[in-house]
Amino acid sequence: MDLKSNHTSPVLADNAPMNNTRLGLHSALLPYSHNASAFSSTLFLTIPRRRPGILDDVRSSLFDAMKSSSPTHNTKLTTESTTETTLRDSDIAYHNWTIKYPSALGLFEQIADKAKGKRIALFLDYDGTLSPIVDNPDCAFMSKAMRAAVSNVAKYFPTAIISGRNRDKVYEFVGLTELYYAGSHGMDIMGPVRPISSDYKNCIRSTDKQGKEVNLFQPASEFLPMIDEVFKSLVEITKDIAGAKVENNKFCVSVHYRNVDEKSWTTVGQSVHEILKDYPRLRLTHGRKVLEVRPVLDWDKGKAVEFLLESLGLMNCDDVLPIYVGDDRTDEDAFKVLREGNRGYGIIVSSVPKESNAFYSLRDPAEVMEFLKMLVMWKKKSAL
Ligand SMILES: O=P(O)(O)OC[C@H]1O[C@H](O[C@H]2O[C@H](CO)[C@@H](O)[C@H](O)[C@H]2O)[C@H](O)[C@@H](O)[C@@H]1O
Repeated sequence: MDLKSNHTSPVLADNAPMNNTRLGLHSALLPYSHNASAFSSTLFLTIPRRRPGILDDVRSSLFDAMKSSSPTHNTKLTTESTTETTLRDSDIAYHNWTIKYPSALGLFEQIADKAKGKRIALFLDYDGTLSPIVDNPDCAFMSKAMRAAVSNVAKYFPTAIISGRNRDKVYEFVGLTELYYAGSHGMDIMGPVRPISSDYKNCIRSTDKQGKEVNLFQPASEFLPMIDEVFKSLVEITKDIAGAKVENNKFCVSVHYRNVDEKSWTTVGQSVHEILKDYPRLRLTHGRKVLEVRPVLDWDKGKAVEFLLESLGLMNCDDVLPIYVGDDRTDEDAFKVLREGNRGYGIIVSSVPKESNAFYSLRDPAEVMEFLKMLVMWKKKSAL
């Protein structure tokens, strides 16, 4: 991708997304990834632009992309014996997958060994990691037990939540003042006050809800009016699609299709496409039964991790071990940053096998909670 400039302005050149003709769609509608191999190959079909029946191909590719973004176990089979077989098959597949991505609980000792003499910095995704996936995004509440576990772990390790949600909304859900929060997939970061590299030009001093001084970094601030406009258009264009829900996440917009009949998923995708074709500076990523509209910006959760490490004074320190726990495609950018620099560990939360840049895995939020507790126990023990 063509950068207009470096770190100081992470805005990508306007024509960047237009060069891509995969799927024959406006490229803003394409799933975005730095690492194509990490995701389902159905997302990266290359279709010749002019041939008969192209629209059908485009529709089915769009549908495939939407479907593959949230794989589930197929347990809705008709007879008991086929259901059992499918469950057994999926268990075997999961077991084989954990050979590549071992359980962070099972291999906790290995993680603890690597963390010996180091300071752990903890980064957590919210939906699907700290709270289970539910049908209504407004009701993705965190359990009391999970809140206690997060609060406890934050007493021992600097801890940040990096979510695709509006930052205020995540804070509302989590309600812990002792954490750092990044919303809009890392495009809205509230971190500790510290001198920060002049590369981060837009970083300003602000105050949090408790009146405490903080550093506020919003690399996509210039997109705010555009995102508001697109949000309204998306609400309007999807209003007659039963179950569709549009969520304003401040610097990005989520279009949910979890509660839409599968027959209408393509209509959702096409409606988003219809709106986005007038906005070459916006692009689309696929999440768990959600299409996410975001600025064409060289910024993601991986960059947010780097920013937070720097804000915490933990960047480029040999004695720091960052750990990032997340379940979504957008978390892959953070896993990749940690893997590439051999800096730390990504832990993918998934109950189904999927390719990832993470090192370890956890099955679900319940296992995430267990892992957080183990970190605390290990820290207490090693302090004795
Ligand atoms: O980065 P995250 O914190 O994981 O946020 C990603 C998106 O999460 C939310 O949607 C997902 O969770 C919902 C509640 O469980 C579920 O209904 C939806 O189908 C999932 O995609 C959130 O609503 C989105 O705005 C976030 O972008």
